[in-house]
Amino acid sequence: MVYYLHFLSDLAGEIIKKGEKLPSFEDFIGGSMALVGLQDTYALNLSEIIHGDLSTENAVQKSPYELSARDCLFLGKAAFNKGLYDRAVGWLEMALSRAKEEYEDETLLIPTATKEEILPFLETTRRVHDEVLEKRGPYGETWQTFEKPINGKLAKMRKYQKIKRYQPKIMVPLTPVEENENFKALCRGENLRSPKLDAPLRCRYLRRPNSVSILKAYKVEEMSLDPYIAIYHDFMSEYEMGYFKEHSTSRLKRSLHQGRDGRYIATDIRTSKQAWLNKDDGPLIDKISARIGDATGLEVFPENEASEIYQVANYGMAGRYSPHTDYITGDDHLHNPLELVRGNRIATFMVYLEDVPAGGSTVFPLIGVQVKPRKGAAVFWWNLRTDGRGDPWTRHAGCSVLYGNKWITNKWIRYHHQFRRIPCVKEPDNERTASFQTLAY
Ligand SMILES: O=C(O)CCC(=O)C(=O)O
Ligand SMILES: [Fe+2]
Repeated sequence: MVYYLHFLSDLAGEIIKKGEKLPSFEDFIGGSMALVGLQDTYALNLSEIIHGDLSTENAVQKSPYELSARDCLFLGKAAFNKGLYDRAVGWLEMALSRAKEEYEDETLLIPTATKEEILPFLETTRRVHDEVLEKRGPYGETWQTFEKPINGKLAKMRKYQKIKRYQPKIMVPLTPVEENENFKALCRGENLRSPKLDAPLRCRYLRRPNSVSILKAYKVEEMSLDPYIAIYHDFMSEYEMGYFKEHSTSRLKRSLHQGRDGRYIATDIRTSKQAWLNKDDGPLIDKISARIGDATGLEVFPENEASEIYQVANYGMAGRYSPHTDYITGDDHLHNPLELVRGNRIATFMVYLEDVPAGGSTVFPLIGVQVKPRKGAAVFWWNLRTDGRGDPWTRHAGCSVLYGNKWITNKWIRYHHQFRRIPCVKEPDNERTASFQTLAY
């Protein structure tokens, strides 16, 4: 006899089997919100998800879990509460068709939800959807709808013939909502850059006189010239990546960030765990730092002054990091003596310590750059302009992990210790000449 697996209750069952604590109601809500978010970001096909198929254009993934009518109903409510009215309609319609299947399935003793239970929610959601679209338009910071009302009569109205959902654009200032749409489009793997913009980008072998590269030359692939972003392929070996992960695993703690009142809090801006590694973790740490210095031409020693110690981050399923800059903004840090010695974060050197089976790209929504995580590869970019100001075009984000796990390590390189490496640069005459671009090579 076939029973439908109830995604959420099965998950609880697995946890009991493993002897772990039961998820709290908050975990349950958090998990549903995360699943709704994943479906939205990756525009996953609902009729595939319910059978555990999490495939995207980039990767094919199959989960052993199926979603029942009740699960879909629950997820429809979660989408509604998140203001994703279009997605809520989708989940509730799926709940309805799933309920019909379950009703007709003779091997199933009791359907998990009935048409009578689902229909009122679906009707309310359709009505609220149309009201929101009518009053507030198809998207905003806290909501989204389809382009047209669901009600056929309303949909024919003239004003809806012109309304369009946002079409991603790059290299122009964006509102937070538009930036978020670019973020999602890039996570899905959509190409937002023109061939003209990509034409000058090069791949090359970079040889250094005293090279400490594992391959004797660095394989550099440029992703953007301004701001300058490049990938160093095969930067770390399997053994080195394993070492970083093993030494951080037992120390991982939920990532926090500073809230408005200055206190550190955990929110869904950044859903990862992190740990810090320094030279007390063994000679390999300095060896990798020396390699980063060699590859970028930048000063990384003394550690924690010229560059920060390594931050290792681990994202589980649906783990993500919203758009942000790595350079420090505001002036709180100017009261900290160490920060005064170090200066701001001139550059980021971030290494992927693991392949991610699906999702988890690093994206730069304002300039349309997407980097897919490939184990051993490092992404380098300048966060500051030559005069030390932060470059807001470097805003970037970590896409939700759709399947599996994501491991990265960050090395943030600081401004002040670079005085011998970067010759004095004259006052920039315009924004373009203020970019560091090729200085490191
Ligand atoms: O996870 C990513 O791809 C980006 C991480 C990041 O931006 C950070 O840790 O500052
Ligand atoms: Fe970052």
